[in-house]
Amino acid sequence: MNNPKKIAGEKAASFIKDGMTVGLGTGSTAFFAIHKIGARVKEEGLKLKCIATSIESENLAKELNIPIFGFEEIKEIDITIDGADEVDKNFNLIKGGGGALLREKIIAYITKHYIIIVDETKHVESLGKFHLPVEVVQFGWQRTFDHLQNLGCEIKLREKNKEVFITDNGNYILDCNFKKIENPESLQTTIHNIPGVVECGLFINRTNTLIIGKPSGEIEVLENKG
Ligand SMILES: O=C[C@H](O)[C@H](O)[C@H](O)COP(=O)(O)O
Repeated sequence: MNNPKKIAGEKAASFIKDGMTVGLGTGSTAFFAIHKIGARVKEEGLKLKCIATSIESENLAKELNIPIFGFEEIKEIDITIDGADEVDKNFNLIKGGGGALLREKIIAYITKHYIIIVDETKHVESLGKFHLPVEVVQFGWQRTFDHLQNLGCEIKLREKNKEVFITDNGNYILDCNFKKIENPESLQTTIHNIPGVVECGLFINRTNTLIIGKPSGEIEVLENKG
């Protein structure tokens, strides 16, 4: 049995070329891509400029001697490799299962080639089985919760180790269970209009390449031509 996350992550790392600016994703699938990038930096002497989507990924990259830069130096990114919680047939995503959605989205929006790596269980017909993470400011979060609930979802304030989960940006996450999201684009606009919302985990029209790892060892690479 192959590890689908590992083979997808390693395949994605093969898209990176010497001299590129690279966005490093967050999560258990991006972990394998970052490790492979670290190995390529070490073995092939690749010269890269990398930026991370979370403190966790930045720390991992530093351990692997991957050069990390800030936004003072990086205006545009050649390739970002990141995981996702769900990907629909139109390449739209739910992200933020690990709470990194805001930094991930900032990085996705300055990326020329956005590569998403998943195992096949995450490739779905339509989004919504996975709860949609919404990052909200702490002030008045209960009222932001009410506005979101009025959209027809069940919500949980995210916790970790029995404490309220705090993002890298000092905010809370409300996990919104919509069951099925009919129109991700209009839902994103609606959520963005709610006061207190910082960002939501819908990534619309961003993915260029989707890499799906399977336990058989097969890797499917789908290009978004839309
Ligand atoms: O906040 C976390 C990110 O959006 C992750 O990329 C996403 O949750 C997928 O994570 P994993 O690869 O661990 O399933």
